[in-house]
Amino acid sequence: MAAPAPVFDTPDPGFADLLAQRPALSLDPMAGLMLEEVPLARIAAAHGTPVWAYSAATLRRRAGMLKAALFNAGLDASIHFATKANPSLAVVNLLAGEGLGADVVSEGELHAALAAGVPASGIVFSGVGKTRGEMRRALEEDILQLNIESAEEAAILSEVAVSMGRRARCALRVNPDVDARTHAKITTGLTENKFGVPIAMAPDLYARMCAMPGLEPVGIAVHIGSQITQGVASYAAAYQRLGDLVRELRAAGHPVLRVDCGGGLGISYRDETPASPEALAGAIRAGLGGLDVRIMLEPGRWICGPAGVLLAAVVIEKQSSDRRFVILDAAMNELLRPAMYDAWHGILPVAAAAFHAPVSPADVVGPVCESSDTFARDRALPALPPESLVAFLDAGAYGASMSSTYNARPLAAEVMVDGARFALIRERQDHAALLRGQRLPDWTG
Ligand SMILES: Cc1ncc(COP(=O)(O)O)c(C=O)c1O
Ligand SMILES: N[C@@H](CCCC[NH3+])C(=O)O
Repeated sequence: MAAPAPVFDTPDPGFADLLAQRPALSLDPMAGLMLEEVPLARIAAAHGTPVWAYSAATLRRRAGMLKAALFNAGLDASIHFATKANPSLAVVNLLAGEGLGADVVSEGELHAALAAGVPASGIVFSGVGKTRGEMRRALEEDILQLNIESAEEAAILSEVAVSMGRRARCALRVNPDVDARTHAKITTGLTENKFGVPIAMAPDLYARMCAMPGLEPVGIAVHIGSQITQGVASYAAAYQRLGDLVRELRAAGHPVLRVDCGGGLGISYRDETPASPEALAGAIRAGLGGLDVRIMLEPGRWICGPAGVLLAAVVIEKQSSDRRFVILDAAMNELLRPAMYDAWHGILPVAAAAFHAPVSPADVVGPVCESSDTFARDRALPALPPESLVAFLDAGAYGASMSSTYNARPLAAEVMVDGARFALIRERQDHAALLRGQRLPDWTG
């Protein structure tokens, strides 16, 4: 039986509402849907579909808004873009140009952040399962800090650092047991989640870390979840607990120079009303202000989610007994979020005329052989003839970065738009690339 579609208690926003809330997008009566000053149809003509397109102005604007909110709250803070949200070199490079560092969770992301021009001194290495090889690489590069998630990991990092004649700057990630009130699959700050160490264990472990020969503990870290849209109460509770912990650690004579406040600030995909950067900064100041600690932030989605669209072409419309299916050339292997979290993404037609045409409910699906390859159910859409274009909104975070080549579908191209210009920032993968690296043993075939 098909999984039930998520039920919303409000009608879907219409095309005009979706457009009104996305300043990088506009409708030109001739050229159709535009990202900044570039018609999306031009990008599709130049680079084919499916294709991701990112607005440079949106990335700059949102990075600037976050910086200003922290500065205006009087916080001594640095922002480390969570590259898992979008590790594209051009995106990370642009954000590095705005003064952002990086939060990485694998050697691959570390490698990419360095290649994108982020200085090692601006890179934090998070993650619950860093290998010894990853620790070694982080120490060789002399990154800002590694965030430690367990007593076991602290012991291994100390051992690795000693073997290299080094001391590893590290922070202890605590799990504050706070409910971020987000989707169960992306909450991280409850004791049932695998992340961090329970806050009650932190004083003892921090003291032990201070005594380990290979470690230089510099602070504490927290990250309570992603796509947080229910105000800042969960953040505020977590930061209060962190503030108490800082005081307790210092009273015991331990240095605490930095508090990494994590990421997680949500965006409006449908009609969510997430807290503002100012409210987040206020929660940080309430919990940690006046402690003379350097604040770090690890936002991903909030910065790059609204900057991106996924552009796809209709392959065919299919009418079955009681359902209308719009089958696209994009699939769950490009945008996984609907299949994985029942996530809702706005879908706009690209042709100007389609904005005013009559609509009827359609299921928007991809060509992959999985029933979960469904982007939307009963979405009000105009007739979409083969080859007409549609744009998935807010696809700049956890879009391309979660893509796969399932069904031997090459990774899509990526483009960055800046005003009236645009540039290819990742070539579409070709079929030869899919086969590269594979070998036939002489005993098959
Ligand atoms: C440790 C850590 N920091 C930062 C982030 C970025 O989260 P978001 O993209 O929701 O801001 C994540 C992902 O949830 C994370 O696990
Ligand atoms: N990938 C998820 C969020 C997980 C965040 C990573 N810690 C999403 O698309 O919403």
